[in-house]
Amino acid sequence: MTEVLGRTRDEGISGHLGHYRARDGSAGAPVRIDFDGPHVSLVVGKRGYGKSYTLGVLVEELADAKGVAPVVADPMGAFTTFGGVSGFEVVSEPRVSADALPPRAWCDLLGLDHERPTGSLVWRAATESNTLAGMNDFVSNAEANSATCRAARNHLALAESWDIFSPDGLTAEQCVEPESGIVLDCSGYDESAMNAVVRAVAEDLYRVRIAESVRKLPWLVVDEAHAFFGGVAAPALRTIVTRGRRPGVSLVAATQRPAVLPEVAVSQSDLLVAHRLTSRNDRDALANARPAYMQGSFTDRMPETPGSAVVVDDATESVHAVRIRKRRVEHGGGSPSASNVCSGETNSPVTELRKG
Ligand SMILES: Nc1ncnc2c1ncn2[C@@H]1O[C@H](COP(=O)(O)OP(=O)(O)OP(=O)(O)O)[C@@H](O)[C@H]1O
Repeated sequence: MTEVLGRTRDEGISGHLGHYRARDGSAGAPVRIDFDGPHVSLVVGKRGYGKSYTLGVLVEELADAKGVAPVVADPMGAFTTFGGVSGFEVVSEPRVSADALPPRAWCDLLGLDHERPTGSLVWRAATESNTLAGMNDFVSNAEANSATCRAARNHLALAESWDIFSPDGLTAEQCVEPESGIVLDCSGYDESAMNAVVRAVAEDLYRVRIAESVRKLPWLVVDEAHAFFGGVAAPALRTIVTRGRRPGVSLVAATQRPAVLPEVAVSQSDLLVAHRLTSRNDRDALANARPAYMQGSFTDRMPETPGSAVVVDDATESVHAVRIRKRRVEHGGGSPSASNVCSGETNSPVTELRKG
């Protein structure tokens, strides 16, 4: 019998995650996960054990599900392979509108204290203007000490150098428009710039669902989530984690370092897919946030091979050993190996499968 993890009602839309894994490693019944209601899911595991691969499986399934819109924040370019899939859009170097960031976020983004003159000037510029050019004009014409104006202009020049702000930047409506989903390829950006993009998109997805101006339920999928929960994107991600359920905004976050995520991100996730984790800090972070399920069970059932996972489901208050299914879309996140480079081969799993 197929079980649907995360489900709180009898029927609805779901995606195929894999199969139950018996203690001898053999495959059991199929496992699906619920996409009908909003969820906060966490995918964790040490490097190389399948986090990005599993995220890709979830994105493939979300793409096939009706009524939902996967929006993938891709910091490593691991999801650009979805560009070849019909109904998918890959936006390389996505841009956002300057006024998609609240004034406070501008100070945080530029490392400014909003109570100091330069931060306060940038804050006012962001309040009064809705473009970066407008903010620059505001600062240039401000009645402030010239050193303060100069410092503010220098900080805004840094933001300009990222080339991510544009008056016709991506909106949440555009993010949910493609038939199957959208990938925001931020691999060319530094950490501040990708944080600004994710902050703007996450805030806007939440806003449009509160305003009920889009019908599809967005699923924001964030790889390397520790980089975003530790940056300017954090307040918007926290909002989805703590308040996304009512407007129907879901989050899937993947990280190899659950110990550095805010506790709320771990404790509020209702579906945890844990690949192999060997750092005690990371295992403790999960166990402390979910003592009821994790004590003993995770270490006892520690996955050993890439693609194996322990799935903790809040809806059924249960823990399962699962083998994640194979990808249909080529996985773009595998590491190259020197031996394959020498033989001219790739080690993409899809290529390997085709050959096999
Ligand atoms: N479910 C699976 N089925 C088959 N192979 C898998 C599966 N999951 C992972 N793999 C293999 O393991 C490799 C590493 O997976 P992946 O790139 O997702 O690791 P990761 O944990 O995201 O690592 P990183 O932190 O470096 O991004 C993949 O390239 C693939 O070959």
